[in-house]
Amino acid sequence: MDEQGVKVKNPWHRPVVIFLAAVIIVGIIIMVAISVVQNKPLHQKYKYGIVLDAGSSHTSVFIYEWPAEKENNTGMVRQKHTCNVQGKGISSYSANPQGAGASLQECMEEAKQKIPAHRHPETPVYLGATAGMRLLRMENEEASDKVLDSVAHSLKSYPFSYQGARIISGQEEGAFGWITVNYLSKNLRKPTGTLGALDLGGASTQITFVPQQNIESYDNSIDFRLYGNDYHLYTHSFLCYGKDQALKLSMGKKLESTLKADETDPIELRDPCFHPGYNFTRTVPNVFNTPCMKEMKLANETFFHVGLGNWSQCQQSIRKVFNTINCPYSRCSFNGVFQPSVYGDFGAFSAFFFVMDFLNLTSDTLATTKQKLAAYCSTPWKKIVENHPNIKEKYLSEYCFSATYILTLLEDGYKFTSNNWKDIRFIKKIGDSDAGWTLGYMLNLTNMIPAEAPDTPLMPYGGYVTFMFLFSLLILVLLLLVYFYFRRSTRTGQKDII
Ligand SMILES: Nc1ncnc2c1ncn2[C@@H]1O[C@H](COP(=O)(O)OP(=O)(O)O)[C@@H](O)[C@H]1O
Ligand SMILES: [Ca+2]
Repeated sequence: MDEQGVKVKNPWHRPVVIFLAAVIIVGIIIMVAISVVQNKPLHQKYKYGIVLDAGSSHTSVFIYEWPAEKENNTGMVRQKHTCNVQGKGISSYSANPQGAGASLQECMEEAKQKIPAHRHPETPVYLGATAGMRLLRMENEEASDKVLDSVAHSLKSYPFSYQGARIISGQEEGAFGWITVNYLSKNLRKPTGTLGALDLGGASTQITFVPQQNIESYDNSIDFRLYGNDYHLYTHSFLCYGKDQALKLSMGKKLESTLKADETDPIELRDPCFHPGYNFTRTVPNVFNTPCMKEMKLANETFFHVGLGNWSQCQQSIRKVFNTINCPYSRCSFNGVFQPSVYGDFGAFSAFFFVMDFLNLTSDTLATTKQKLAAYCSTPWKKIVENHPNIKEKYLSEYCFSATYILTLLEDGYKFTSNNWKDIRFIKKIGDSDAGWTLGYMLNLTNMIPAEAPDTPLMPYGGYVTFMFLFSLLILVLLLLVYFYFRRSTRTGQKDII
């Protein structure tokens, strides 16, 4: 056959094919480029941070983790692990400061196991102490310094990057709790409203929210710029109004009036906030051993604490610990503290949650909550113990008082009403992470919440998926077109040969 005479048509020489091929190549390049920008880095590296919450009643160790490349995006940090330190809070070690540092050992060893060893040297560790240590510092500054030295010494002995152990202020505690709940519920980069934060501890309680009214007192105002938005927050921390200190305040007042009325021995404190049939012997100094009250000199060292189980009388007695007479501002919560009207939704956590969750009171109206609580408080102590054999007796005996205190604080103190009661959400966690001040504290100290909004991905994830799908479909259609075109040209070529 004379090959010279045969003219085989090469389909690659046709302009249509060249055009289609070019479109396909450009398409593939665009797709690869977009997916690289969108998904970088392809292999996530995690970073870690440790915060110790040295509360008045106990210490918890929180380990956080986040993808290294996305640390400035909201909601990327999650709680990887928590460990509860055995025993009481660090402020209880005032007579034996060494014990405070030693108490952290088990949980810190656990942290070493949970965090990959090659990350240890760059993992920051912070300890923040709250109201228990604020009270100890008021009482005995030398003792509180020794306790802090002891925990600092202990934390420095681990392979992490020690960043400090200090007593945080009430404002910090309130503000970082607010940052935590809003970071976790991803409110910070949306134009929608923020979530107020209500934190009830053993020794202090905090309220923090974005008010609608002007803040009249400088001490209660905090300004933030986060992700390009300005926030003007109201915050207040009431020292001595955590539920354990409030119980002491309330019992102290009752003891005083009992003694005024009757100086007989033995003293019997008839307490409407404890269940009928409850009868424990307590010591007087155990009630007054706090800088929250003036010490009371008593000949009788012990008294009988006798339960009456009467909710409304209990509320009457709790109201006496709130001073609502003096207010130097246009409006106050109590004790002469300025507070604008509560506004928006609130997350109520820590003991607000523990108590209301135990009593199944997290989703009722205010009226039903009161009814149920009245029935609970009047239940005989014997029955309560029978129904809850596995709950610590100290907690169990105090739920009636604690819940009545919570209702009184929220209604008479902060001025929540039956209308906005539903705006309070009793929460423990948001997603995987506990609501509390620790996450906000770490985000702030590691500069993980920038003042200005960081770069956003090229397009939202949904848009990205749709785009990639349609583009792939287009390329498939083009490929098919090229294929059929080739087949036709080859056939015509073959005909030409024949
Ligand atoms: N399961 C529970 N039931 C009732 N109360 C609880 C429970 N767990 C913790 N608490 C209480 O929650 C409070 C936590 O306060 P804490 O953070 O230690 O103090 P503060 O924040 O004032 O320094 C304490 O009063 C503690 O007794
Ligand atoms: Ca706390």
